[in-house]
Amino acid sequence: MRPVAEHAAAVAALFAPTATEWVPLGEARGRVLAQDLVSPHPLPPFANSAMDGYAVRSADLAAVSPETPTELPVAADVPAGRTDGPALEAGTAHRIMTGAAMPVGADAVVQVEWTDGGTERVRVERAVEAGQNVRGAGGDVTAGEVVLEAGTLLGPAQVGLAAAVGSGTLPVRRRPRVLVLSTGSELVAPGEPLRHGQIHESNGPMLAAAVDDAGGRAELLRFVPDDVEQFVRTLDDALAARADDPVDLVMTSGGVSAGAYEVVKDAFTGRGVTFTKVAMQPGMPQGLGLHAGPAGEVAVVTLPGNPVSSLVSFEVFVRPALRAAFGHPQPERPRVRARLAEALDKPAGRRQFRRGRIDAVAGTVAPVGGAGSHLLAALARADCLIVVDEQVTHVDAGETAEVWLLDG
Ligand SMILES: Nc1nc2c(c(=O)[nH]1)N[C@H]1C(S)=C(S)[C@@H](COP(=O)(O)OP(=O)(O)OC[C@H]3O[C@@H](n4cnc5c(N)ncnc54)[C@H](O)[C@@H]3O)O[C@H]1N2
Ligand code: MOO
Ligand SMILES: [Mg+2]
Repeated sequence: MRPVAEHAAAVAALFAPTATEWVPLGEARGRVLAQDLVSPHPLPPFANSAMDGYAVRSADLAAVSPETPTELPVAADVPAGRTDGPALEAGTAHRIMTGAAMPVGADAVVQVEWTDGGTERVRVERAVEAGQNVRGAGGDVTAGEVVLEAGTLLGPAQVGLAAAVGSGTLPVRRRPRVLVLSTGSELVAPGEPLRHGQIHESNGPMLAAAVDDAGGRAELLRFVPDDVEQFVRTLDDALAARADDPVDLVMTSGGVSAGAYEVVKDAFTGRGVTFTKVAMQPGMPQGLGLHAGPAGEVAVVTLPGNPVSSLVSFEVFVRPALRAAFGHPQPERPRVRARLAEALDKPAGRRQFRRGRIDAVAGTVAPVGGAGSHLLAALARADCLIVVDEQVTHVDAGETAEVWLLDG
């Protein structure tokens, strides 16, 4: 059987780094910046008041105290946004609001609480030092400074900073586009009634959600029965329809094992896709390669049909490769070690990915459900994968294991 790492490297090699596209700021969250972002101007762009109060010359108030207050004429009113504020004459004050530009000639702001709040004249009860309550131009960012480096993952703060330096659009790495196609004659769309022998199609919606969650762009095709001709036609029609915005990956589920109706295997064998057994559980039967579709060659990964097998295979092989393709700074799930809350047994020869729940405070992890690759409810309750190596057959409670955090 093929080692997990070897298959992971082969899946990663299917992806080319994605190109750059420009997106409006509102679509930038979760994307990776493609070029350094340089601020064309300083931040703050101009010296401004940090308080609602009165702009003054600190020297005019040197002798002021609560016992010896002074009164200054209020010569101007400077709300935030005023662009034509006059200069401050010695011995006067300007009423000023937070964020308003400091008048030329003023070097400090007396907050309104230290005054009587007057509009014609203002009584000031305390002295201020030069620079007090003034936010200097460029105190945050200087003109020409790189504020965000290429490769930065854009979260709320980064989007805010980009807006603050005046960027309405940003160059980001394109999200890999993934077509998801499930197979199985037993499948019925969720929402439709089941007959005995049928199940609802769950891999497609699950894998499409996993692609989007990883930062890719999923398109879920209508699942097909175990019919080679219908499978190939559905796939090629979908690829032809997307010829001008090519697909980065076709990801199928089901039809790759040892049975009599292995539609994916039958359709792709001898046509660029190779099928292997990987030394892992779940997720043993895997396939990958290049399909000569109507719009050119397209990368293909075929995941096993058992629901837990398909999502675990996605986690182990596709997710890190997909994220690396668009330059995500953290392609892999965070990995920690935790003490097992109960003992685990497994067969030798395959690396096991058991579903678990972690208690980060206690540093322990508890298996959720058994090893069966149909146990979707247990997967949905899990927040981590417990990784037990190929050669290990038993882990005692209290021993540590590698854990992949699925929420990270
Ligand atoms: N004789 C052998 N049988 C099996 C072997 C083997 O080595 N020899 N391997 C087992 C392992 S391990 C796995 S994993 C599965 C993989 O099978 P396939 O990829 O061919 O998947 P299917 O047979 O089509 O389906 C398996 C299972 O999953 C359900 N399924 C499939 N698609 C969906 C879907 N879209 N939504 C929900 N559930 C789905 C399907 O009904 C089956 O129960 O093969 C083992 N067998
Ligand atoms: O390897 Mo299969 O993926 O166990 O269920
Ligand atoms: Mg099937």
